[in-house]
Amino acid sequence: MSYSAKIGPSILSSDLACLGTECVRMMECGADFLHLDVMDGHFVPNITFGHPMVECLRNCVGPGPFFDMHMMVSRPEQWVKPMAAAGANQYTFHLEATTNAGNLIKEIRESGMKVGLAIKPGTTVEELAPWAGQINMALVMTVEPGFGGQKFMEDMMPKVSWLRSQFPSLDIEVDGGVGPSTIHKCAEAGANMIVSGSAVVSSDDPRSVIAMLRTAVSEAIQKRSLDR
Ligand SMILES: O=C(CO)[C@@H](O)[C@H](O)COP(=O)(O)O
Ligand SMILES: [Fe+2]
Repeated sequence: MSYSAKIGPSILSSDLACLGTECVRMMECGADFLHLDVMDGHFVPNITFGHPMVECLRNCVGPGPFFDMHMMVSRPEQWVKPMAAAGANQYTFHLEATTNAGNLIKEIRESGMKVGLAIKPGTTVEELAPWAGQINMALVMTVEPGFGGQKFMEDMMPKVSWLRSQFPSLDIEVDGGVGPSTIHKCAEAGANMIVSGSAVVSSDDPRSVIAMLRTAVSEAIQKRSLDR
């Protein structure tokens, strides 16, 4: 087993006028990575920001923090090079948004970024499986993408369990409604990269929430390795 627990706050729920300081604050509170939600108003019914903002955030936080780009956009091919140039580390596109996932995976890799592949709640995990050997991370959405603060969809957990059983070393991310009350379901199913927006960002004590989420996932990983 070569994966570990990693907690990445989604800054979508923070004060958008203060994104730079919010990113710094999250890293100081123990975040392992930063999850940056890009929405184009077309793939999802909401708009956030694009690569110019990512470049500013990179300048603000310095070279260290890992930027996990969640690209909720209709033409993910269009933003690979701009995002790489802006300082993104991982480019996570939606399987539903492309007709040529193989080529896109190649382009992302050639641009020097890691590859993430996301599926919406209505997409089966079997559709993702053919690409699993070529990607760094699979993202199982636990809400319909588009907005922070939605209710966690527990019925997505069989997708996570199946992926973990088939791909024991793959980074598996969950995103949407994940926090202290839902983390155990995610951890038991086998998720190791945890995106948490409102539960972390809106907390009075983000450091404790991040630590709690990491402990839950680390304990599940340890249990899984003892059970093998
Ligand atoms: O991608 C998305 C929503 O589309 C997420 O990253 C959310 O922004 C996470 O926020 P919470 O559901 O944890 O509040
Ligand atoms: Fe996201």
